[in-house]
Parts: sequence; structure tokens; C-alpha cells
Amino acid sequence: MSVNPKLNGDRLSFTTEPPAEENYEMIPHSSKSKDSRSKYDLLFPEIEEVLGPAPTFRPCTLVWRDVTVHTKLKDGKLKRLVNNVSGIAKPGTMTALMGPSGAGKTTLMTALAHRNPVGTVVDGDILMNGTQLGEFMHQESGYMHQDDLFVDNLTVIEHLTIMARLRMDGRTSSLARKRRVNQLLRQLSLYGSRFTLIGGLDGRKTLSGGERKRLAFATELLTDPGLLFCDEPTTGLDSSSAHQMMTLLRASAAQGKTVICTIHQPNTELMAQFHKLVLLAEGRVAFAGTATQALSFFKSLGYTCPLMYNPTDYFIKVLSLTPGSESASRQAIKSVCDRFAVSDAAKELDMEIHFEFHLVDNEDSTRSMNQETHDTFEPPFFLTKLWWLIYRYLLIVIRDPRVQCVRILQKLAIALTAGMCFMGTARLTQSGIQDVQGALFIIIAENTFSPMYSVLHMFPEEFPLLNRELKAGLYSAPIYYTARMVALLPGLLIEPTLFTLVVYWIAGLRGSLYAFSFTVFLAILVLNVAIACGSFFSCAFGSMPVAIAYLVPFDYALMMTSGLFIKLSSMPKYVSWIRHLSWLMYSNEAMSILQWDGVQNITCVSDEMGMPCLSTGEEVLTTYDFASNNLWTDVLALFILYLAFHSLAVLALRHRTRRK
Ligand SMILES: Nc1ncnc2c1ncn2[C@@H]1O[C@H](COP(=O)(O)OP(=O)(O)OP(=O)(O)O)[C@@H](O)[C@H]1O
Repeated sequence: MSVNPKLNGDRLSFTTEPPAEENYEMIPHSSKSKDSRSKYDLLFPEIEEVLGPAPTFRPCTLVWRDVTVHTKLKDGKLKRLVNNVSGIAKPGTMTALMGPSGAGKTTLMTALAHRNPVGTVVDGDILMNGTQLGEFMHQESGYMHQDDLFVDNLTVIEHLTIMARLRMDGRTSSLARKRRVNQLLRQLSLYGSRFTLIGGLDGRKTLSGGERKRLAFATELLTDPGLLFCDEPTTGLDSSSAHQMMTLLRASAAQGKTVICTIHQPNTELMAQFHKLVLLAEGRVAFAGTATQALSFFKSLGYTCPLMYNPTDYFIKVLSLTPGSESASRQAIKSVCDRFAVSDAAKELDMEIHFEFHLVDNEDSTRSMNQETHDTFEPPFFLTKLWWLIYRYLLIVIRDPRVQCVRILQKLAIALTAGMCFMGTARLTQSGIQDVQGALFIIIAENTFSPMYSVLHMFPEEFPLLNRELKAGLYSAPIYYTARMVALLPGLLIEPTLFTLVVYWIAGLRGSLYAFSFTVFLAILVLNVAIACGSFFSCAFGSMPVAIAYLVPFDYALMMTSGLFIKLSSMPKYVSWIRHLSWLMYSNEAMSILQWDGVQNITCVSDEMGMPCLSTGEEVLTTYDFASNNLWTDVLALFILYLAFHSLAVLALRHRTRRK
């Protein structure tokens, strides 16, 4: 028999009747829209028929005893955030963690969910179905964050389909995954919005705040966990969306799931959805029990909730620090916590907790059995994760093709302008030598600087979602990084090819197919090294302004050592080593070789008197300190730089995401 909260006038009361909605199927889905004849709809009945009912979750009992949470401060000292807290959450119940701001609600909930931020030290015992918490909590429980983060350019169904591939057991069949996605879309009233973009482009219809919350909830429900943590699930919602969200949570509890929420001063109606209330203040438990017990407990301390006053508002008011009289408030809060610790409700709770621990102490077999169950989850194969992440990032590019189109048009415009400037100048004459070298440098520079700076924003923008998904164990940093880069590849091939094609032919560079195709290949390589370098700076410095601050001097050093501005052999030794990092130098040398190798007929004319006359390509290369047999060494060096920058970027990304 479960405890059922009911509204009694303006007050809460709790009955022991089974909740009326015990068997209901969350929220009835909206009627089918006209475009409903999708493959998903057509598959849905067959899937249900073939696979039968959805897999059932495992009921979860979470019990915690004497939990203390500290965080390490910058000076190395420990700050206590949660102090000696005990409690229990059973299957089929909804527990509200409440308290004034800074009371320790989120800290306690992340400790209970085994999702502690780095630098947090948790002491005490927390058991889930008799087992000490571990990494299995990521599969066994769902955690809905207060701020929902999504890849906005995806539709609802794309998001859920990708998440199903990343979150669900690797052995789950494709039909079962589709069935789960469809079930959740229907249950959470998202079916009608399944083809809506999560965040719209150009004001196209997008999800409402309530729909976003429900989508975040659906994402957590994909694996059908028995334990759900929700951090302020109603914050930012209007009253009807908040009520709808609470109804969903209550429905999950009614199915037998264990639901724990932090919540900010819910109104009486929302509060009535909770079975249990845990009031925190200054990191301690000020009360734990039913709302009715809370009223009588506070009354016994002389805090009688005035009529027409929302009881939860009143409790929080009692437990808040009053500005100007903080020390008196702290004393009063301490007194409430101390009185609760010796109250009947606390004793009752202690007995329940001790009973659970006693069961575990005497049932080692249960513990190992649970452990076995946790170990049976098989994550999706890493190539599957990689493929679905590539798909996700490719969708972003496809969804907003304007960005790609504008970039390509911009490249073509620059290529046309640059090509026209060099048109007819690249001849086999003394002045033509400079023009050819100038055109080559334009190809290299255009494929270096703007691409390198264009990726700087990419990783910092994605860090919040990345951190969250990495913590949830959906994939690893190298998989994410590889997927991100692969999804960029089409643009990284098309842009340099188009640019080089236009400049090369308009400028009239060497007309052999070999020289042209090799130059295109080098331009592609240059752009990819530049992107790798930009990605490294982006991952290493974590914010665009800081990355730019470091990248600008670096790119000047690369440019100065490219071989165009200073004769490499005349550079001082203490800076000349930088050229070994300069892909501008390697590509300049390689492209120059392609233009000048084997050329024997450069003319000298009378008006160029006084200038040294270079009559062969070999002499031109020597003037720039280049050597014709360095072509493949340059290509190899470019590949090494490409791999080195990408490896450094992955290491930086791993380091950065581990610290969060
Ligand atoms: N990493 C940290 N370093 C120092 N203090 C911290 C850290 N994390 C949390 N705190 C402090 O611990 C206390 C509890 O924080 P927590 O976020 O758990 O509070 P909360 O009850 O969830 O508050 P809110 O309702 O405002 O979100 C706060 O005073 C907060 O400033």
C-alpha cells in the first residue's frame, strides 16, 4: 500500500489509499497529425506485436547513512557542503529535496546519483539495492539536469533515436529501440512534435520549455531506469507545464520507480505529488517525512504555519538566513536540525535505514547478485557510437546548409579576386617568379588562417553538452573528437579544392595535370593541418578569446618562417627551429617544387638589369632555400603535423573534460 497525497483545502494531507493513477500510461498522446504516416508510425504496431511489452525496469531502493560531502577549495582546504545526512527512497515513491538556496540539495543529489563534480569527497554509505554506488549508476539511474542541453539542430525523433543508440544496451535490437522511442514520444506527449527542431533556425517552430523538459525526461527514460533523479524539474515552466511535468514524475513513481527531485518552493498542488519531503538547511537535515508530519513537527517547535500560507514557503522561510541577523538565524536553524535529530520522525527513519543496512549485512548473496546484474549492461560498440555521433554532427551541417554555402561562395569570391590579380603575370620571367610565389602563398594562406580561426569557437561552445554526455558515459573524448572531425570532412575537402582550382587556372600556374592535382592535394592537406592546429588551441584554452590570444603570435611565427619573407638560412638559430613546425614552410616548399622543378627556360630581359638572373627552376628553389628532392619529405612533415596537432587536441580535450 502506498501513501497517497491529497489536497485538503489549502493544506496537504496524506491518505493511505492507492493513488488513482496507479496504472495509467503517463500522459495520453496527442492525436495523430497529418504527416503521421512516417516509417516510425508504420513500424510501430508491428514492433509491438513482434517484441511484446517493453522491458521492465528493476525496482530500486536507495538508502544513505551519515553522508558527508566536502569539496576541495583552491587553497587545498576542504569545505563541508553536506553534513551527516541519512535517508531512504523506496520504489514507488517520490521524494522532494527542499531547502533554501545553498542548503546542499544539488550536492546531496549528485552524491546520491554518483555524479559528483571533480574535487568532491563523499563519506558515508550509500547503497542501491544493497550495493555500494559505482559506475553502474549511469545505467541504473536517470539524471535530469535543471538546464536541459541539446543539439538544437536536431528534431525530437532524431535526438531520441541517436540517444537510444548511445545509451541503450548494445545488444538491443533495432526494432526494440524504435519501439522504445515511439513509446516515449507517445507517453510524454511529444509524438505530435517529433519532427520539430529542438531549437529552430530562423524562427521556425521549436519546442516549448515544457516540451524541452519532457524531451530531457524522455532521454533519461530510454534505458527505463528504476531510479530517477530530477534537479528542479519545474523551474522555468508555467504552472500548467509544471503540473504536467509533475504528473509525469508521479506516473513514473506509480509504475514503481523511485523518484528523487530537488524542488524550489512548489505550490501546494505540486507538493501534493510527493510522498516524502526532506528539508535541508546549512547542509543538514532539518526534517524528513511526510508533509503532514512536517507541519506538526514545525508546530511542535513553535513554528505554526499561518492559515492561507503555503506550508513549503513557510518551512523554507523558517530555514533561511535572515539578512542582518545571520547568526541568530543560524542558531535557529541549528536548533531545528538538532530537534529533528531526536524527534520521533527521525527515529522512525533511522529504524528504516538500519533495517535496510541490516538486510544487506545478512545477505551477501543479494549483494553479489545485484553486482552481477549491474555488470550485465553491454555498452554499444565504439564504432556504433562513432557512427551515430558522426551522423549527429553531419545532420547539423546539413540542417543549416547556408553556413556551408556562404563559406563556399566566400571562398570562390576570394579565389576569383586573387586569381584576377595574378592573371597573366605568372610567366617564365624574372618578375613572373615573384608572381608565381605570391599566388602559391595566397593558396596556402587562404587555406590556413581563416579555417584555423573558424574552429576556435567550436569546442568551447560544445563543452557543456560534451561534459554532460562524457560524464554519463555515453562515449569517450577521442570518439567525440573523431566524429566531430569526420563530420567536417566534406567541407574540408570541397573548400580547398574549389579555391585552388579557381586561383590556379586564372593565375595561369604550371599547366600540367600532375602539378595541378598535387597542388590541390597539398592545399587540402594544409587546410586540414590548420584545422587540426585550430582545434588544438580551441581544446587547450577552452575559450575563444584566450585561444586567439595565444594563436595570433603563433601564426605570425609560422608565417615568418614560411620561406617567403626571410631567407630561411639567414634566420637567427634561436628562431629558425620554428620553421620545423611551420606547415606554411613545408607547403610553400612543396608547391614551389611543383612549379619550378625541371624548368630550364626562365628569361632575363633588359629592364631587369641589376637584378640577379635566375634562368632555371633549380636556381629559383635555391634562392628560397628550397630543394627539389624535398617534395615527399614535405608531404610527410605535413602528415606528421596533422597527426601531432590532432593528438595534442585529443589530449587537451581529455584533460579539460576530466577537470570538469
Ligand atoms: N565547488 C564548490 N566550491 C565551494 N563551494 C561550493 C561548491 N559547490 C557548492 N558549493 C557551496 O555548497 C553549498 C550548497 O550548494 P548546492 O548547489 O548543493 O545548493 P542548493 O541547495 O542546490 O542551492 P540552489 O537551490 O540555489 O541550487 C552552497 O553554499 C554552494 O555555494
